[in-house]
Amino acid sequence: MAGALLAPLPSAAAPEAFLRPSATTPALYSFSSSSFRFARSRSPFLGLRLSYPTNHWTLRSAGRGLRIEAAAQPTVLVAEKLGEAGLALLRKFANVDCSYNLSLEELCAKISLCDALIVRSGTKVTPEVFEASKGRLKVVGRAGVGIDNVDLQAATESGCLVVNAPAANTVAAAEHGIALLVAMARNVAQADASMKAGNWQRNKYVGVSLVGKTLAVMGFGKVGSEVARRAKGLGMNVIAHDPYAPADRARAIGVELVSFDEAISTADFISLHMPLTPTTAKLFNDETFAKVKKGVRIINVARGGVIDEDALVRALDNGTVAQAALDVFTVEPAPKDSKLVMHENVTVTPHLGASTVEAQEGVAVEIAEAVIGALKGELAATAVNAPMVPAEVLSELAPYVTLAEKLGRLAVQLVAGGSGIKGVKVVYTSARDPDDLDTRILRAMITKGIIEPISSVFINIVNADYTAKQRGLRISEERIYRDSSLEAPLDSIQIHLTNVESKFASALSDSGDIVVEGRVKDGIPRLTLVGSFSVDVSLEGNAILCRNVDQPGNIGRVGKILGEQNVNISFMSVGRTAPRKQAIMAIGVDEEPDKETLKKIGEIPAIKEFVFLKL
Ligand SMILES: NC(=O)C1=CN([C@@H]2O[C@H](COP(=O)(O)OP(=O)(O)OC[C@H]3O[C@@H](n4cnc5c(N)ncnc54)[C@H](O)[C@@H]3O)[C@@H](O)[C@H]2O)C=CC1
Ligand SMILES: O=C(O)C(=O)COP(=O)(O)O
Repeated sequence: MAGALLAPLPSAAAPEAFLRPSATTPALYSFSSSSFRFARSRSPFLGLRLSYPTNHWTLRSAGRGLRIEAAAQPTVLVAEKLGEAGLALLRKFANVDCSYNLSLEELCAKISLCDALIVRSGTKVTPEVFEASKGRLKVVGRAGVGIDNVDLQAATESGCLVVNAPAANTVAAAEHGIALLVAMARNVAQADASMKAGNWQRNKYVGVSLVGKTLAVMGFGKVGSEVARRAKGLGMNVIAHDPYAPADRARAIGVELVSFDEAISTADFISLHMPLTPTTAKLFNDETFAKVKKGVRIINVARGGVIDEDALVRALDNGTVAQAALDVFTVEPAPKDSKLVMHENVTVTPHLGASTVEAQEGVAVEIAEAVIGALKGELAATAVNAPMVPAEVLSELAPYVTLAEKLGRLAVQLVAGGSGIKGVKVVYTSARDPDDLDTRILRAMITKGIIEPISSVFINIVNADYTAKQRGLRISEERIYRDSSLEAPLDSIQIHLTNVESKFASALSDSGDIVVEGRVKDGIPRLTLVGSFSVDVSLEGNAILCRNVDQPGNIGRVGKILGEQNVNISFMSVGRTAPRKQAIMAIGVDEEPDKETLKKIGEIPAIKEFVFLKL
């Protein structure tokens, strides 16, 4: 995270006033400034283009000048209470701003100075927040499971990764569900309040037994299955409804998966454990309550919005639902005059499901690691709005990721001005089984390569597919099996831009598509085909592609023109159809030749067309 650049000594009146010799190295000075911005290099996956205000500069003497080394650190805003272990990890890597209970306005005011935001369920991360971040916010970390408080669409549109901590609070939530189940059945909270009010009401608080009763677990995921396991230990008969849960996982803990209607009509207790989504919103409504077994008891540690709260009050009032135990509410904090909260047959807790010491330390570490990884440009395993790709697959694909982006960038530079790109066909040649080759990242990087040079949109793995769709860019993928080494994931990547005109006609295939192909050789991405011409060019720096008549002297003429302008040639490759016929010459150059130099190259009689490309 440290960068360096050569700069003159700042022209402040008295540099000594803010330059202090380091205690250890006399030639080392440091000073602070909040105005200096340091641009970090870009990561291939998240395409981070972060600009950090740095707090710490170090000036080192470097020859006759001074070298400013900026220890650039990202800034992480922690907007809700987070366990110390997670904060400690974050502080090692970033400037950490813990500011709790921010209003939306305060959050929006801060966010443009932050690279990451960490929240729990109490902060609404709305489209306004992403807009206010002006593209700087790269990661939102949800220190918990439910991400219904984060606007995923807005995050994706702005290329902001959302990660959560899906595992560390499972047991805490399940234990809280069981705590509510038991407390409700035996009126623990009501009896406690009554006694504290000076009463001794043994007859009023007669409860119901759990043993032999049927519990319907709605949502058989991580929390739901842990609740089921524990309820079985209490001697309950457990059934579950979850349209997406595998039956064998349920069978393994002795739970039968049933339909929604069967679950709600046979259960004595219903425990909710599904996420809040457009499909589950108000899933428990008047119609649902009309189908339940009279006197059912309901526990909700999932999300308040899954229940139509007014309908639940009605069902409690008419005895359809005997009792409810709720940890979560449609609006949180729940309004003080909420009929549901005040109902005598309702037991409530203020969203405490994940609030154990252990769970909070666990989610804090889980989210800190995910956010740090994401800020480093790694793809997080807990990404909510981007492909989750295992680390070993990522490392294997790394050179192909670079190849994919560079090929996209190159292909788009071959398009004639004014000719819009609509269709892109990507052909992967590989010896691997299609199931063994995840191309989502490659597709995203090709999209990045194609769109970024021709727009102001900043594209990364998060928003690539969305942006392509928005721009009407259709990307189709094809795999060709090639009997080659299984060691490399891919043999080649070919990009076809269909139905476009090219400013370099030789890049067009027989079918009229711009075609470029690349391969990775010794870990280095190389361009291996342009149109129907084979070349072999390292995809680095800049290149001039020329189509010329294959005859002696061309290389020398081009070399001379470039040499006269002090443009250094890094490589040269020639591909031809047949001796003395058409040839493609690819010349790598370290510097960008000026227009006059390029014009002179174009005037060489044997050169029929040429194009300058930034690789
Ligand atoms: N009260 C609290 O403090 C806590 C609440 N939670 C909430 O609990 C819920 C579950 O969390 P996890 O088990 O970790 O998530 P999970 O993703 O492991 O499980 C959710 C399950 O719900 C199922 N599901 C989705 N739509 C459904 C539908 N229409 N009907 C039935 N099942 C459906 C899914 O297939 C999945 O198996 C989440 O909403 C989460 O936010 C989680 C932790 C703490
Ligand atoms: O993880 C979840 O989904 C929770 O509901 C926990 O919420 P919290 O982090 O305690 O605000």
